[in-house]
Amino acid sequence: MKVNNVPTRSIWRVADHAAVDIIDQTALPHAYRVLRLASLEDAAHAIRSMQVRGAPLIGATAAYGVALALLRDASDAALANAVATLGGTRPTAVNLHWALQRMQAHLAPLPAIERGAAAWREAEAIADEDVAQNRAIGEHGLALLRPLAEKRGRLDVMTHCNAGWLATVDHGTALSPVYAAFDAGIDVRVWVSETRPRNQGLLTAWELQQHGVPHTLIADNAAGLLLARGEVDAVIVGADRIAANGDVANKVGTYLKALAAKEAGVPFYVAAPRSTLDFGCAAGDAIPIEEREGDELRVVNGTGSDGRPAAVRQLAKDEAVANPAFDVTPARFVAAVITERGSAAAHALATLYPEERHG
Ligand SMILES: CSC[C@@H](O)[C@@H](O)C(=O)COP(=O)(O)O
Repeated sequence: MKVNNVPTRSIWRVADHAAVDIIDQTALPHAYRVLRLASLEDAAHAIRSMQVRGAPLIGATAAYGVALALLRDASDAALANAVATLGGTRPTAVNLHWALQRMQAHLAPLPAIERGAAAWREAEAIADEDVAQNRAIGEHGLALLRPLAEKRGRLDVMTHCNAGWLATVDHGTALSPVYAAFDAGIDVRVWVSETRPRNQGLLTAWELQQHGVPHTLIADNAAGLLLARGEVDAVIVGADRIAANGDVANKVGTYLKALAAKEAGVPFYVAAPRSTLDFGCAAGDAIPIEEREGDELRVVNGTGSDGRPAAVRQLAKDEAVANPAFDVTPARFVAAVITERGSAAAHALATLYPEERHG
């Protein structure tokens, strides 16, 4: 997608350098900053600190992290260390483990001398496939959205968190059908949920604004009212992991939107590529839920009146805080999962992937 009209991905290899560049998502939307990752440690830090975030982008960054590690040392031990280090950065998005397993399976059988170049190629392939898959998700999602738009002459979509191009290598998952609808000339508007405490909704607002898509930011707590009033035609969210039974782990607050959508009779769609599907995980209660630092809730970040980054403490350090970063929406609340292969009921996702062996 574009930043200030320049085509841009969220991560890219730097020409003639053993490095990748990323957009620092901790600085957005206040500042657009590009950071260089030149080592395994840089990549692990970027994922852990959420300079990169969003399940597919976490996976792609981990793949590049393996490539950066092998440039220094391509031994079996270095490969195992890279996979273990990156695998321990964040627990919920299964794309991380999917990408690491793919890198390891591809690289381990090769002689060490060939691993460096092969790792770059495989990381690039993972990134390029993510772009193509997300574009396909956009087309399949558009097929679901178009009839809703035709019924009302416009389309009001609600989303949660950021599942746009910033959360992937490009195009996004949940926002890919929105971009496809906008580009097809549909009068689409987006309710953007703030997504406390990390406010990923601000990233969604930023990228929608860059593409010219009309949108309105809401406090998370306003979603139920808007759904009940009939001001939403469809809810579309991304996912961090979808279990074999179709239960969906996504940013905390997703479950409440699914409940409210069900009550209001509004379709609740989940958009996700193959790398987010965990056929080895039987049901949502087995998905690890990340518990993050309490200060994410106690301290609010933004800019001061001088436009410079500013942090405001709203609760003392010793006040008890619980900060689960994800929740699980049961499959029965999901109208359909939109993948690169088309849409299916959440509980029937395996039918789209017959080549996989399912337990
Ligand atoms: C296409 S991204 C889908 C999900 O990864 C997204 O909705 C989400 O929950 C991101 O969480 P984050 O904690 O910002 O990495």
